[in-house]
Amino acid sequence: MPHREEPTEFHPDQFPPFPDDPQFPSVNLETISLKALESNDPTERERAFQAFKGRGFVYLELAGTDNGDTILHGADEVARAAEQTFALPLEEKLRYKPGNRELFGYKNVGATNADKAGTPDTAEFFNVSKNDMIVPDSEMRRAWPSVVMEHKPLFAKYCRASHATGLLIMDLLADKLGVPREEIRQRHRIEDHAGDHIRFTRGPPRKTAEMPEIQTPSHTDFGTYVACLPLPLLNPCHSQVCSADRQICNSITILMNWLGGLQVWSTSSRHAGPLEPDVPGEWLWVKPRRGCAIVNLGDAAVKFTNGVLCSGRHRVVPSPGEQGKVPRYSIVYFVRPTDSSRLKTLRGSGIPAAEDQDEEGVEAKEWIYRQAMGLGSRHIDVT
Ligand SMILES: O=C(O)CCC(=O)C(=O)O
Ligand SMILES: [Fe+2]
Repeated sequence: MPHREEPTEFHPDQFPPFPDDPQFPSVNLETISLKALESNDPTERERAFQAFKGRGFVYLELAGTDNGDTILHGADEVARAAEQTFALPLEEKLRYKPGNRELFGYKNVGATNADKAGTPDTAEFFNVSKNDMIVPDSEMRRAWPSVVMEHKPLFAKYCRASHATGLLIMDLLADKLGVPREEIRQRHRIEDHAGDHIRFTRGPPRKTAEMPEIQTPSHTDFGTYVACLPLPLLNPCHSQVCSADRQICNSITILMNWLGGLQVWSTSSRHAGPLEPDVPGEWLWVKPRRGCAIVNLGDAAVKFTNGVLCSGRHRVVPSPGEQGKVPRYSIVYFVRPTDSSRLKTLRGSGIPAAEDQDEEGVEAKEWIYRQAMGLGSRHIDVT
């Protein structure tokens, strides 16, 4: 059992509410019931499909299913473990910096650029690998702090529930697009090595009312490759990426947060790479909702579907109003294509033909790494 002190800053029951104030305009996301998806409810499946084609973000109501309950209750426990992890001395955390072309481990405050001017970000992350959490200790590929090891069963359970939930959603998207489910499932087998991880994030309290600081810069969730094709603009979300070095990679993201701070760009776009939005619009707040995860597609979903599905642009800023007085935690699970799977446009009746369908595709691991580098990471050893 953990033997560290009780958490002192993650106490969601005491967090102030999201301010009800027009100066914080929020986005209206569809709420999808996980229970209804698990029962194959046709209306709910269709609503989810439309939302993932449109903005690419939904609220997912979790209660009432085993996986949903695991995520809902597990996220609080994971956040308490995250607090203990971040409470370690910086020197110790820095021992877990990613290296050797890996993205797992600790990202310190200021390790990435928040904008083109090179302003440093203000959040710290710890990325805990799914594969290491679900295998016996002897098969783990990395060393982890003892606080992570103490919570390994919790993390393993959380990974399995999140991964299964992501695949359930990907099954419905495959059905709607006329893609055999196995095409997606074989690229996301839980036992196969992948960049999947639980990310703990801690953002510091807001410093001033106007504070322009950025905790996590504008991005789409990479993890699955976006082709470098001049794609037809079938969907406002979709755009072309024509350099082989600018691929994309993350399939689906399951996010739990308790305080405002997440913002989505009001206009759908999916240009990979630039830190700043490249279509006119504004940042809209995503209000956290008790009992719901925020689920969004990543760039791999765009790649697989030749732009039919949307990977929404988002960022994290300090929480608004009174909420900004406390540190902000979020717990994210990223479902990613397995390292050796090939990223290319899939064949399906709902997917427009693409030039890469007959090609072998890019290896997911390489694609994710390149994408992370493109985001301005300054901490990863490229060699
Ligand atoms: O902290 C959040 O609410 C979102 C985090 C996020 O977008 C990410 O880690 O990719
Ligand atoms: Fe994200």
